[in-house]
Amino acid sequence: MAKYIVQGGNKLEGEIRLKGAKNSVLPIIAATILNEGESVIHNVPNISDVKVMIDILKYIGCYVKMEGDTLTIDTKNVNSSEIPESFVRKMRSSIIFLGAMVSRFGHTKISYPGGCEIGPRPIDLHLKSLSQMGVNIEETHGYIKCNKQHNKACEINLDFPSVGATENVMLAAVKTNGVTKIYNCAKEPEITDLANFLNSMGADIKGAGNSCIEIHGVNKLHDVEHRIIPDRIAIGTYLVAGAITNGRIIIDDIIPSHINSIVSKLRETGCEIEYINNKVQLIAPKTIHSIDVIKTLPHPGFPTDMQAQMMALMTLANGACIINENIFENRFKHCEELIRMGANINVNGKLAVIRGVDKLMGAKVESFDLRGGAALVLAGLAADEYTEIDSIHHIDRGYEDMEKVLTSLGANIIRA
Ligand SMILES: CC(=O)N[C@H]1[C@@H](OP(=O)(O)OP(=O)(O)OC[C@H]2O[C@@H](n3ccc(=O)[nH]c3=O)[C@H](O)[C@@H]2O)O[C@H](CO)[C@@H](O)[C@@H]1O
Ligand SMILES: C=C(OP(=O)(O)O)C(=O)O
Repeated sequence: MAKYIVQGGNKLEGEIRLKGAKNSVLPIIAATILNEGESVIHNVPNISDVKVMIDILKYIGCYVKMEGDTLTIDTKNVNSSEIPESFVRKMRSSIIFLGAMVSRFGHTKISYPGGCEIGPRPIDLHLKSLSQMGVNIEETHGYIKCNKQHNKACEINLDFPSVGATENVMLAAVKTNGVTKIYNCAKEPEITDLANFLNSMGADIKGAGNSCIEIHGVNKLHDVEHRIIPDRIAIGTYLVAGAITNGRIIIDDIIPSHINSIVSKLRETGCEIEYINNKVQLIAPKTIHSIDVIKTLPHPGFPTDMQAQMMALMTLANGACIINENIFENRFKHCEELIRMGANINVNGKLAVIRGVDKLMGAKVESFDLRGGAALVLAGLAADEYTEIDSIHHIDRGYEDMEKVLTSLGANIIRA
């Protein structure tokens, strides 16, 4: 299995530009099956999760072409509404096809997704909402079978503002007669991007980005062209790379309101951060100040997808930090690996206490999940000598050519 070898100690300096957001492009790719026509999507990251989505589209009969960062998908000839286990195992978020398939065909059969590296990830809210929308759901032999019984709108109150459940309801409701309302929906920027994509396709969705979304049913959709929003989590990850190496970096193509919660925490560490047009510049302090508390919350709170990377930074801060992980039950697997590198971390349930140390030591560590893996690379950039990070296929799920981006900033990192 592929690994990264990082020689720590280089200050990262320079300017980078990253591709679009993984968490936008994945539901948008699923949404392309709604219009029975062509979708052209720009700013698509070349990551393994996108490749799995493309494989699923091809499996169900779509024409797909990727040229540079532009993905063209024609869904006219889709001939299957079934997604087998092999795909869902590779990528849990393929569950987003539930809403898309129900919208296109009124029925689907998708393998049940298990938990994943960050803990159990139930889909009860997805299924409860679809069932309130008139979809009959049968769970048999590890598969979920959905059959739409009627085409009438309804009001959904989510018990938790789940990103995936909000997306599935939006997709399923696009062609439903009347106005479907989702209360307590997710407000993440990727929800707004999906709504914008669907609206450009002819849907009528209002309120995305707020806690109530209204989907006014339409009869007809058409071809669409769309650019994916910048990846706020990849941007945050590379900002931390600048901070942890006492560096100075500029990232082009950012949307300030999407990264405010990350930037405000990085400012607490003493980093000077400025927005210049659509770029962000970070100048790291000599000593990283510790942050008292980092609480992960739904947007606009601090994102769980940046928790591990901030923890890596806190291992070298000048004091103690409490991280409170409120979104996922088991998103602390990176702690043990950071401890192997000399970090001082105590985990108790949803809380991790990180006491800053003077230095980290290069070690052999394993990436167990996407962001945990990124955190280990960040720690390796600042550690003494060599860090070997195993199982980097997790990192490849969400970061395009991480080693090339870091090398362009002066890091010493190779893929082996
Ligand atoms: C592809 C994608 O966009 N992934 C993101 C999405 O995942 P995802 O859409 O899976 O995350 P959710 O917002 O649904 O999950 C948030 C919390 O709700 C719980 N829950 C969710 C659904 C459900 O039916 N029942 C239930 O209990 C989950 O277990 C978790 O504890 O949002 C997460 C939270 O911002 C991010 O970390 C992921 O990167
Ligand atoms: C948890 C993540 O993604 P996914 O929902 O695709 O597993 C992530 O992007 O950090």
